[in-house]
Amino acid sequence: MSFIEQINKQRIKNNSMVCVGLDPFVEKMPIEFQNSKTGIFDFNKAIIDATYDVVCSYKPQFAHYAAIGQLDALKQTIAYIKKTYPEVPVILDSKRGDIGTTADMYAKEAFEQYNADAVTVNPYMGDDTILPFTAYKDKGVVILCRTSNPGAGVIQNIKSDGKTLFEIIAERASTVWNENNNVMLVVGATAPEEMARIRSLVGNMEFLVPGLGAQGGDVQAVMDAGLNADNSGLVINSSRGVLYASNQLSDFAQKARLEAIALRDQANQYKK
Ligand SMILES: O=C(O)c1cc(=O)[nH]c(=O)n1[C@@H]1O[C@H](COP(=O)(O)O)[C@@H](O)[C@H]1O
Repeated sequence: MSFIEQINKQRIKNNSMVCVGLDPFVEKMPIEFQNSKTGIFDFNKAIIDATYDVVCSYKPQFAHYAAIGQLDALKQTIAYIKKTYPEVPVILDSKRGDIGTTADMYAKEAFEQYNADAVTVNPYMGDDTILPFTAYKDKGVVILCRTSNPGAGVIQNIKSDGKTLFEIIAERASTVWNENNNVMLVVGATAPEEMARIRSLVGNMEFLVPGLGAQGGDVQAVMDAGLNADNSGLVINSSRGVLYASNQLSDFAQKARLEAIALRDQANQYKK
């Protein structure tokens, strides 16, 4: 089954567009995990066990593990999902992109070392840097199109010949880069106008939508702007908002589950 089929299947099965971002902020975890050598993996495992049936995917963020020397915990986390809940796809968020020969290595890293089902990719360097990822036909390639950060528009909304850069990326992603039907776009929740424009350009393509909660995005605005003709096409990410709802060992996993359910239900009520 391809990544896009897998995500669609899981979204339907759990009636959930929610993707939980597995981004360790050690200081926000219950103190018991902070003091343990296996704390990051144990924390992730508890979150996954508490949420796997109310989400459509997980998205671990690479830098959050690399920066604290915890890449083994990242590998272990993905392996745990693959073994225990193999139907739930994993998007490795490492935002890779480089010349073809190096991109080959980044694709291998994501898909063969970490065993991810999809990886986030930065398209700045052009076609030849994306092909090494899309060549893995059953894997997903999640391309930055209009990101959620405050500075995104300064670059991505630049116009050339009447088209913004994010429009050019959207069109190229939906045509040239999507020949294996394995491309998805990152469209931030903080940019609903751009999201509506991108939706009008790319048909039913899947969007990964980060930027809710702490970043200020609004679920209703995302649903209004981003749903496709099948009343679907969205994978809505929340990381901090789900993971750190409580820092108490007694209830952090249950509180995370409740946050994931709340986001699931909030999004679903705005389906058309
Ligand atoms: O590619 C991403 O996942 C991403 C793209 C983007 O435009 N904005 C964005 O926030 N992200 C990631 O999505 C997650 C958002 O985390 P929260 O703001 O805690 O929900 C982080 O892992 C970011 O690195």
